[in-house]
Formats: sequence, structure tokens, C-alpha cells
Amino acid sequence: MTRDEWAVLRTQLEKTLGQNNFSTWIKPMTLDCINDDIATFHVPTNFIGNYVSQNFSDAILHILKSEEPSVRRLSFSVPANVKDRPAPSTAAVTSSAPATAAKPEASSFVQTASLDKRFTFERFVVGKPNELAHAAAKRVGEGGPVTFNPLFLYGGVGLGKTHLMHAIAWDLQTNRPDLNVMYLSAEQFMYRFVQSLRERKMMDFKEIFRSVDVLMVDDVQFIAGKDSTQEEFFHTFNALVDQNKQIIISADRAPGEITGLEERVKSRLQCGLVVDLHPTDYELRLGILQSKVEMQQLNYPDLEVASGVLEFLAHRISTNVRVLEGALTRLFAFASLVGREINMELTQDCLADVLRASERKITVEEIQRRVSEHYNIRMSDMIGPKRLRSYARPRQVAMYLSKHLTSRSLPEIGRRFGGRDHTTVMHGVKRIEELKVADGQIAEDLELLRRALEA
Ligand SMILES: Nc1ncnc2c1ncn2[C@@H]1O[C@H](COP(=O)(O)OP(=O)(O)OP(=O)(O)O)[C@@H](O)[C@H]1O
Repeated sequence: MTRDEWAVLRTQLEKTLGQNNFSTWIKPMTLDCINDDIATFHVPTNFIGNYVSQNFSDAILHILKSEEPSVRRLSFSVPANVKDRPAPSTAAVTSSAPATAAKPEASSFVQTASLDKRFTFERFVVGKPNELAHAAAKRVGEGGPVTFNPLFLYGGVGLGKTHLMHAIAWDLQTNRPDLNVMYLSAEQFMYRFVQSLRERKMMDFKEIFRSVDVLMVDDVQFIAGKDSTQEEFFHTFNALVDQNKQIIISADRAPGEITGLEERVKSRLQCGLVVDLHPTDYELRLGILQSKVEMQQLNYPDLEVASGVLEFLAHRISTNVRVLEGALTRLFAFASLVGREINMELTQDCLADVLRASERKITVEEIQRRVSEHYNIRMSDMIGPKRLRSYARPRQVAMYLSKHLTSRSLPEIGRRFGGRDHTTVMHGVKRIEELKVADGQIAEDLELLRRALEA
């Protein structure tokens, strides 16, 4: 069939579908080719292809078959030279509908090209620091009624935010193949927004983002300080929430702590469930290492890990799981190359730089916990407003240790002590410096606490 013949045929669709539908959806498509039983159309955007595939496949097939009885399936693709292709790392969706159209599996619009196959719930090791985030993510992955919107996941570098987001998308694909799920980073969101502005395709942009059922935006802190992107994000967010569509967001900090984010955006982000991925503890690191060893052994079935090595790594390597994973990969590759077993000696040789670099970093929270335990007060009193000497002194000790054992600035320390001003921290630190000289008990406490924290 030639394109001209298609042009004649499609006028029949105008009658069937009505003028509005025809000019919005059918007119922008061109017939590319018919091969075997598949008719391929070029469409200007993935959104149009998806919409046509979901809504008009039957009508198009019916008309095509009158001239080409062999056609049983339709395929829609955005040609490579079309300018409004999505950002490079996002999926370009070619949505194909079989003759029996309306099957959800065939017409769902799940952007998965940038999803990592390894990032599933099965491969996510759960421990105390991440159990809440995991449970919330699992719930959203079931695809039931929207209960918390947005789900906001935050935590430090390499603690599994992206892993959980991808895992949700994979589960949704299985549990709810009828849903349009879009996963992208905040950077990609901005890229697509700017591109649409430049090419005057904002209508397409809005249509695409407002037609998804589940929107997942990773690393949202990226749009801080980028005013017009934030503005568009805010509108997209509101439009989706109004339609009761699920939104999942990740960031490296809690919404309230992201500077450069407008207040209205912050408050929107806080109105669902905000969950924190805490730094990993020893048990979780060990669990993750054990699970990653099993993965490595698929590639290196002959390599065993001597006892004590994983415990050593879990103890010595920082909370960032990415570093932990990298260390293990290196260990297996090294052992296989030199034909040695993975024991303590090989570990020390092979990972000397990693071990040096990840000398344990002490956090303000850890200091607060230790000091509270030492003086037998509650964490809430350590951080809270009470000025009683029995709380104020331990608080000052914790401030002093935070100043000396972490690289946090005074304002940062103040924020972690219930939002206190940096001058209060400065005063606390000075007071303890004085007492350290004058009061033997304080000097002894400080020494004990320092040793416990550095252990
Ligand atoms: N609990 C876990 N179980 C198994 N693997 C994990 C876990 N947490 C993190 N990882 C792994 O650690 C690596 C880093 O995780 P991920 O990319 O999800 O971190 P992130 O929090 O998104 O980091 P960033 O802040 O850099 O974006 C990934 O390979 C991921 O699979």
C-alpha cells in the first residue's frame, strides 16, 4: 500500500472517529511501511502513538484490512530525525497493538528503558535502617488504591533510593500492566521541559506528563534553584495529585532541607509519606555483602570467600552501598586474575586504597546517641528545647564532639540540634573547652566518648 492510498483510506476514519479525533490523533501519523502482518506508522510523539494504539487500533485495523487483509498488528514509532524525541536516556516507546487491541499488556506505556534489571525487590536487602522505606515502596509497587501521595524517599548517597524506585516500577509492570508508569530523573525532567519550551511543544509536554498514572522522579534536589522547571514540576505534580495519580519522589535530603526549593513545592512534597533511608549499620552491610557474594559467584563459581572477610569489610567500609559493592567486584576480579583465594591478605592488598579512604566517618546523630546513652537522657531531650542543666550539659558535650569529630559547620550542627543557631553551638563548644580544663570529670567523659565513637 502506498502512502497516498493510506491518505485516501484514512478519510474514512474521519467519519468513524469524528473530526476532532481525526485531526488531533490520526492526521499527524504517516504510514511508514507494511511488512508481513505489521503496519508501521510514524508518529510525532510517543504520547500520540500510545494514545492511538490504546484507543483507535480496532478502527484503524478494520479500515486497513479492507485493502491489506494480511495486516494483523499495528506499530507506532517516532522516527529518529523527529526533533521532539525524549531525552536520550529515557525510553522511546514503540507501542504495538495486536489485532485484538485493547489488551492492557500490549498498549501500556511503561517507560522502562532506563530501568536497571538488577534493581528489584528480590535483590534489595532489608535491615533496620531501610525497613520502613522498603515497606512503603513495596506497598506502592502493589498498585492498589493510592494511599500516600507522594511517596517521598530520601537518604544519603548510595543508600538505595534509585534501587527502590526501579523496584517499584518493575513490580507495577507485573502487578498493574495497564498503568502508564513513567520513571525519570529530575535532570531528565528539566531537559525535556527546556527542549519543549525551545521547540514550542509545551502542549505535548503537558499531555505526556499529565497522562501518566504513576510518575517517578529521582533526585528531585536537582531542580532546586531552577525556577521555571520548579514551576512546571509544581503544576505537573498538582495536576496528577488532583487526578489521584501516584507520585514517587526521591532526594538526598528531606523536603524541608532542600535549599533553593520554593516553599509551596516543599509543602507539596511533604504532604504524603516522607521516609528516610538511614545510613547502613553493620548488620545490613553484612547482609548486603552476603547477597552480593552470591551474585558474584554466578560469574566466578570457583571463588570462595574465607571466613572473616565479609565481617571485616562490613566493619571497615563506609555506609555507602555503592562503595561496598565496588569493593567486592574488585576483590572477585582481582582474585580470579591472580588465581588466589579471597582471604584477609588478598583483601588488604587489593583494597588498600578503599580501606584508607573509607576510614569510618562519625555523624552528628551517632554522637548525639552515644552522649545521650552516656548521660542517660533521651534523644528527644538532647535535641529538644529544655534548658535544665541535666540536659544542657550533655547537649554541649555533644556539640563539642560534633565540632571536633565531624566536618560539619557550626550552622549545620545547630540544625541537627533542633534548629539551634550557630552562636548557641559556638557558646556550647567554648563552655566545654573551659570545663575540660577545670573539671576532671568532663575531661574523662570526653575521652571515653571519643574513644567509643572512634572504635
Ligand atoms: N539494601 C540494599 N540491598 C541491595 N543493594 C543495595 C541496597 N542499597 C543499595 N544497594 C545497591 O547500592 C547501589 C547504590 O544504590 P542506589 O543507586 O539506589 O543509591 P541512591 O540512594 O539512589 O544513590 P544516589 O544518591 O547516588 O542517587 C546500587 O547498586 C544498589 O543496588
